[in-house]
Amino acid sequence: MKMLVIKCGGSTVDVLPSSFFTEIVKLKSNGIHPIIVHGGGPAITELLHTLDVETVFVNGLRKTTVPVLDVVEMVLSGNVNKLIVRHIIKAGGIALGLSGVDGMLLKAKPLENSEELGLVGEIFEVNKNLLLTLINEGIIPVISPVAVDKQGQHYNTNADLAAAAIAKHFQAPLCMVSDVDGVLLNGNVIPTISDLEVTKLIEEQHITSGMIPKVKAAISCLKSGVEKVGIVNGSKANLVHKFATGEAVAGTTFYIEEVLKQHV
Ligand SMILES: Nc1ncnc2c1ncn2[C@@H]1O[C@H](COP(=O)(O)OP(=O)(O)O)[C@@H](O)[C@H]1O
Ligand SMILES: CC(=O)N[C@@H](CCC(=O)OP(=O)(O)O)C(=O)O
Repeated sequence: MKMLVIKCGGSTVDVLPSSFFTEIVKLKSNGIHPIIVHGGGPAITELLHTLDVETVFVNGLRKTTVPVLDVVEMVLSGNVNKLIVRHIIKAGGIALGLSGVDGMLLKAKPLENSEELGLVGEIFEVNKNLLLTLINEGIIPVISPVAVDKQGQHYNTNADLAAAAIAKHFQAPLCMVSDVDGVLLNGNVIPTISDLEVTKLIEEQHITSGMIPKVKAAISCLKSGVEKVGIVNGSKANLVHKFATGEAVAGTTFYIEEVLKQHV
């Protein structure tokens, strides 16, 4: 079964054109089954600001206290999730919104060595059967990245890393849709970038903030055997469709240089 994990960044969900959702519905009817994972960072930060709660990010991940987690869940699993579901319905598809908590879709444990981040989780298991059941019913799953453990504790997870966990579990390509054309260096898109270049650009602080979890997610997918990972701009037409069908795409795609080196 052909699948495509599409990560919709919070930077772009509010401004995605209706053609974006039509593209997704078209993919499904052409036998490429989309699984949508979405973020919502800016909307969370906005509500926290309204509530007078401080926002702290460490390497692109939000410090998540108990009250912050409540807001994260409210915004992601409520507003943003249902917004995307409604857009897909409007485009003629059947979407079902769920968070990683529902059906224990995303099982998590606390992120290692990150006490300072609080209730941020790392996903170690994906309920594949639940997703397959939905997909086989003609449904497009729309997933909010709040995860859970067996004790019912919930965790905030970065949406890029949640999308990567799902892509790894299905060995499906991952297309990350953002508000930029890809990984930029001095304002220009880097069309293809390796794991080694990514490390260097993070060290040199050319890759910062929200781009850090994105590139880390991309590299970890490739290292786990996922064949294709890319970043495209959501406001530009047809890029997700082109990515899915293997056509040349304006954006950034990733590769592993370490492996190539081993074979030289
Ligand atoms: N080298 C880089 N190339 C592109 N964007 C970068 C880079 N370094 C940092 N960024 C920032 O990362 C942002 C994308 O991450 P983020 O805002 O978390 O997006 P999303 O909501 O799509 O996940 C860009 O808008 C940009 O401000
Ligand atoms: C742990 C962590 O940082 N979680 C993210 C979840 C949302 C997200 O990832 O949204 P974007 O895709 O818009 O960045 C957060 O709280 O902002």
